[in-house]
Amino acid sequence: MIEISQEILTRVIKKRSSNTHKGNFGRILLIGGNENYGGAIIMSAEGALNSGAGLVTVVTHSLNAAALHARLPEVMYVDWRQRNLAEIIKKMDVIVCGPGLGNSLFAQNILIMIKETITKTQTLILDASALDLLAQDHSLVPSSAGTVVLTPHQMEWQRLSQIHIPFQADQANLTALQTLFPRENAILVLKSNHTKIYDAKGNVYLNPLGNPGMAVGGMGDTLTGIIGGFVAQFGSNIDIVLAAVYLHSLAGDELASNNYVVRPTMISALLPELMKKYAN
Ligand SMILES: NC(=O)C1=CN([C@@H]2O[C@H](COP(=O)(O)OP(=O)(O)OC[C@H]3O[C@@H](n4cnc5c(N)ncnc54)[C@H](O)[C@@H]3O)[C@@H](O)[C@H]2O)[C@@H](O)CC1
Ligand SMILES: Nc1ncnc2c1ncn2[C@@H]1O[C@H](COP(=O)(O)OP(=O)(O)O)[C@@H](O)[C@H]1O
Ligand SMILES: [Mg+2]
Repeated sequence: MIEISQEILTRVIKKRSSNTHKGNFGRILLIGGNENYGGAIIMSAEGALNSGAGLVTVVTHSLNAAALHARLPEVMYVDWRQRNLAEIIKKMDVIVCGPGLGNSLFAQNILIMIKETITKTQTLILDASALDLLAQDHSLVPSSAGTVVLTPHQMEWQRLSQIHIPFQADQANLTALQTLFPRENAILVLKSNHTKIYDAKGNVYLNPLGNPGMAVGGMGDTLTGIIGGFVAQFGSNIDIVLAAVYLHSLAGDELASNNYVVRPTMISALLPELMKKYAN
């Protein structure tokens, strides 16, 4: 097992050259936010935007449009009942699906559509409800994506892998990941107070940072957005995911040094400053 360190940030976060534009930092689509969980997809979009994604679009229930635009005017909105979702997906570099999605039949159909549409040039990040839908029906596992990043907390991983929380040891987790994704294109971010990251080649990484002030709803939704923002602009490999996980916890630790509770939106607010500090 490899413990990740600050070095991953300087390796991944690049100083921006003058001759660039938004098109160089990736197009990301975030799908989620039902009638009750609009905040989840808004926090995820905030993580993607503040970590530097070039163009951020949210596909969500129409009830969330006003709140999304009021909080994040930089982000584009698409009603999730729009018919041409598949056409929109095709134009994206990164697709995030799950925060606040819910597990309705409608949500299930969105996953089916993603599975039928996504191609190997795209990265798919699955979180929260999307993972629970996969757990209910393994045939929804998208086999044609370039890279698939799964970001379950321990309970979501229990549902998906059938490994109960006390038995989520590295070898068992790797075997379950390889069984779910035999094509070696998957990365598992297993979130807990000591988050571990697994790739389908058998590598295991430990995130040494994070603190209990971060135990607040929306913290994982924010992480998913940050991973998406990093993949959109820096590329799709294990180092990029490791850097995003590390940065999320580093921000949490900095904030916890003088705050009892760390709100997920406080993490997103700190990202531009932290990224400036570590850019190389
Ligand atoms: N503001 C919002 O709109 C929010 C919406 N959320 C959405 O709510 C839906 C359900 O997700 P939840 O995760 O709340 O519900 P889950 O039922 O999937 O999991 C939460 C429960 O799992 C257990 N658990 C065990 N180990 C854990 C660990 N290491 N980390 C976290 N939980 C652990 C805890 O008992 C916890 O109550 C998802 O779609 C999610 O995106 C949540 O993200 C919370 C914030
Ligand atoms: N005690 C803790 N120590 C370190 N990190 C924590 C702690 N509690 C929660 N976190 C982090 O907060 C995030 C919680 O994710 P998740 O449970 O999916 O939240 P949500 O779905 O509410 O957004 C994970 O990144 C996890 O590592
Ligand atoms: Mg979550």
